[in-house]
Amino acid sequence: MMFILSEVINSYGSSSGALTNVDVDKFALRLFYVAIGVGLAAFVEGLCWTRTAERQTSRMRMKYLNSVLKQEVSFFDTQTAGSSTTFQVISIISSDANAVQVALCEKIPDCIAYMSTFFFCHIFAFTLSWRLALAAMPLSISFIAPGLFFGSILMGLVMKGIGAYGVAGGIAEQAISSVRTVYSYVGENQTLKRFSIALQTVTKIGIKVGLVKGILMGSMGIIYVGWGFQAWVGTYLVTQKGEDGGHVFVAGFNVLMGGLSILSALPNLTAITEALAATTRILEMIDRVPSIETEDRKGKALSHVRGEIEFQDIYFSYPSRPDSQVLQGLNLKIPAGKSVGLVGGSGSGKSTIISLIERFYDPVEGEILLDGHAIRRLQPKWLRSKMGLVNQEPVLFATSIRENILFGKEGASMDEIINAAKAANAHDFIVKLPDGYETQAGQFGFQLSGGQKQRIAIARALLRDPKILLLDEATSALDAQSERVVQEAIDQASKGRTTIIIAHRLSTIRTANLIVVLQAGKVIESGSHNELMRKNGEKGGEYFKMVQLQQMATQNEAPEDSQVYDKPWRRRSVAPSPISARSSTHNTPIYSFSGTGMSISMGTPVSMGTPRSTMGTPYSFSVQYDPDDGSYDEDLKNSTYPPPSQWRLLKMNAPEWGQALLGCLGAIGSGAVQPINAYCVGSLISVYFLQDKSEIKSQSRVLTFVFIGIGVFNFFTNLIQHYNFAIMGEKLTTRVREQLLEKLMTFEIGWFDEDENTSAAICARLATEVNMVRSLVGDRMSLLVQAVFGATFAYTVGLVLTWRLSLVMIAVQPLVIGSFYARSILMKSMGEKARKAQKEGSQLASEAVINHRTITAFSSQKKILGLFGATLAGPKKESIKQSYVSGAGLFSSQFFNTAATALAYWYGGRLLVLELITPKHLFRPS
Ligand SMILES: Nc1ncnc2c1ncn2[C@@H]1O[C@H](COP(=O)(O)OP(=O)(O)OP(=O)(O)O)[C@@H](O)[C@H]1O
Repeated sequence: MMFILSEVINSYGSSSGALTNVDVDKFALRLFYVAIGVGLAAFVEGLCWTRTAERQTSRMRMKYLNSVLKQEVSFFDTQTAGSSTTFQVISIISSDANAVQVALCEKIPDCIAYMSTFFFCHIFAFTLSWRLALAAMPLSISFIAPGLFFGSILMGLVMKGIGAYGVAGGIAEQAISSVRTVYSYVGENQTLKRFSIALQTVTKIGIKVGLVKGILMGSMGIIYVGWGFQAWVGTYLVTQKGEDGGHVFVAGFNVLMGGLSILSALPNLTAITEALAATTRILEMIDRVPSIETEDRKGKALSHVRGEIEFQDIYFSYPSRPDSQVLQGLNLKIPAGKSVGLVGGSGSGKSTIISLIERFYDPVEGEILLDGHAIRRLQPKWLRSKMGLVNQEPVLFATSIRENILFGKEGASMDEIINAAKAANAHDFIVKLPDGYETQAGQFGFQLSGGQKQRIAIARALLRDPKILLLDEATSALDAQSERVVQEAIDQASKGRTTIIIAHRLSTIRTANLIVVLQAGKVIESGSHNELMRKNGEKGGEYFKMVQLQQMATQNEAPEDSQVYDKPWRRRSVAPSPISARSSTHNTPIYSFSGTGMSISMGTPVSMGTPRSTMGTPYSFSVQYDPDDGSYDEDLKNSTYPPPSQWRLLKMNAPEWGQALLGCLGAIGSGAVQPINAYCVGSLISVYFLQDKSEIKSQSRVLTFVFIGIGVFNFFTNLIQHYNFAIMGEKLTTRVREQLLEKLMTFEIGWFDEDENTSAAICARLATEVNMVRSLVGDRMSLLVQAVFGATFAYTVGLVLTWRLSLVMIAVQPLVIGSFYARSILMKSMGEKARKAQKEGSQLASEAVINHRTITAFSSQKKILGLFGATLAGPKKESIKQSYVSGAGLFSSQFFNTAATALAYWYGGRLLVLELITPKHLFRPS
């Protein structure tokens, strides 16, 4: 295209009546062919990259989740400051995987395209005028230096900002997820204060980001200085060396375009680097070998299990808290086929015993034996298949009741499922449900009662006909009525199996063959109920005291007490588990991370005009402002609350009116830079074709100084614009976040129990939606002022200089802009659909991670992966459509852009032939 353009400029510029309509048609047609070629290449690019990106990331997501679910339980206990493992896993599976997908379908192809532009531009430049190319190259490449330097500072700051918000977000997340504790200790103010302090750092960094962005954008003005330098060298070459004005000009233009394309590749490089970091995180997990591997086949699998369990001198501390010893020399023998009740104060180590039997953890010292075999030497999957675990808070997945029971035993028949349900006292109520066994548990508004869920969980445990039944406070969360039914189910289920029961209410283990009393990780008493009650010559021991205490409590405080213990969360809220507490399925958090969402709108909002798209305005370099385009959450769209008016949003930013004013002035300046530059560049071409050499010299000298002036002006306008809008945006974001959390902290507990108000959903809102508010105010204002003023200025100049050509070019603008816009709208709506479908996957993954113990206990990793794979099918289908849209969109944007250039030179040529305009008129406004 550049070759053709140089010819065009030569013939148009030097045309002194020699130009004919035939020449004009010939050039225009050539440019039109180039437009078709560019469009077709862009189509293939869009199609192929989008397809491959989707396939790769789907596979990554699957492998990642597979690996996460394979990890040992202790992996999930470790929490880094401010964010839980669940949070990390979900953010990796959604935003990291998205970053990789975006890099593959957009950034890498763009980067390759820019590189090739750089390469070819320089080849052409050297071919057309090697002297100019050589002279202009250092300066054209030198403007990459500030881009690189400030770009890396900017990236560093953005990452720091994300980290800083992570701390603030962590504070909010902790407060919201344990809102009961916060309320009960009246800790709202303290939380808000901590949140506010953490946000201050975010604000400071955000303002710095604006400042550096301004310097970065401003320093790009070196390109204008580059034009000045070229004007000087070019004049010398044209006047002293007799070079063609067109060749000299296009060579210089190419060198600058080459430099610009490298610069444009930079934001892509940072996105690619980020994607690489994301890939590293994903691969790190994929390659992580768990310390206890579920699928490990090295161990033994016993042919027959009796169910005798023995703890020999067990010392244990959780890997996440190695200093606090939970079990201290525990010795315990649980006879085969008997029921054993574990009792003891809170934190005495009861649940830990169950975790060790399940081999969620290995003891630090000592050995646990099953029928005389150390469980370390048994295959974990086989070992767990012999056990059935029922927890206090039953975990049901968002699938049918049948599928939920099937977690117990992969591939069990319907008869087996029904038998298990009958044995768990669950069959009768299941068949009465709207869809019987196919009823969805926990989704679509249908919810089961605690007792029903508990019985399904028991049915799941019984489906595998376990030799060992582990019941960890299986009835303590229930009311008296449900408890009775569940207790019956348990009594029935425990027959003929080794059953370990942890019960808060001592009455429920009264009939156990053996009762073991624990204190500080040691057995202090054991025996049957009667034996323990008669201990110390009828005076009784610890157990006796506990029974008496509980009896007294029941008599004295029956109503309140039962109320308290009927609500599992109340009891939990007093002594919150170190592990993320809320694990009920219907409250599964719906995460809505988006790549841009997490980046606190500091992503790479500034992008250079692509060389590919700059063809239409060949003599300017376009600076597009691309504010964070985080999409609205579906929930937000469905909200019945009316969208806030722009005025109300503006009012929220009112204290920063001074900054807004300054920012707008900067934006007006930035908007004016391009048209002025385009005018000067156009003038430069016509200067090259002047006949009088001294006239060329004097005019180009003036232009040189004007170009330098534009560079300096550009620096200050950008600085003023970005810095001030950053202050405005950051202050608003902080204000909204603080107010939002403050308001949230006044809501009743019930509100937090609603499905859409999970801590994760609220935190996502705090992080992403608040950013949208900022985009709606500051970013939008900055962009609008710059674009509207720039366009008005450019059109006015164009119309004044050559109204005919300008009118034609303005008329085709909607087509060029529309093709870009339509593509982005289409891609966005398809991306929205894919995101929605992906959300389902993220929801499932978050359920899986929260409930990883159940999955590990039932070795249901494969089942979860199957369900997860099914959720990826939707996005896959969408992505195939998306790839065509992307291809077609790229085609039209590239085609129309280049075709518009062809049209400009065709019509301009015709006007030249008719002598309605001079070359000067043609080049200046185009
Ligand atoms: N995953 C974990 N990581 C670190 N520490 C833990 C973990 N789980 C439990 N602990 C700690 O280990 C100790 C024993 O906990 P465990 O859950 O076994 O007690 P418990 O007797 O079952 O208590 P409760 O009746 O309150 O459930 C407690 O101090 C607890 O805080």
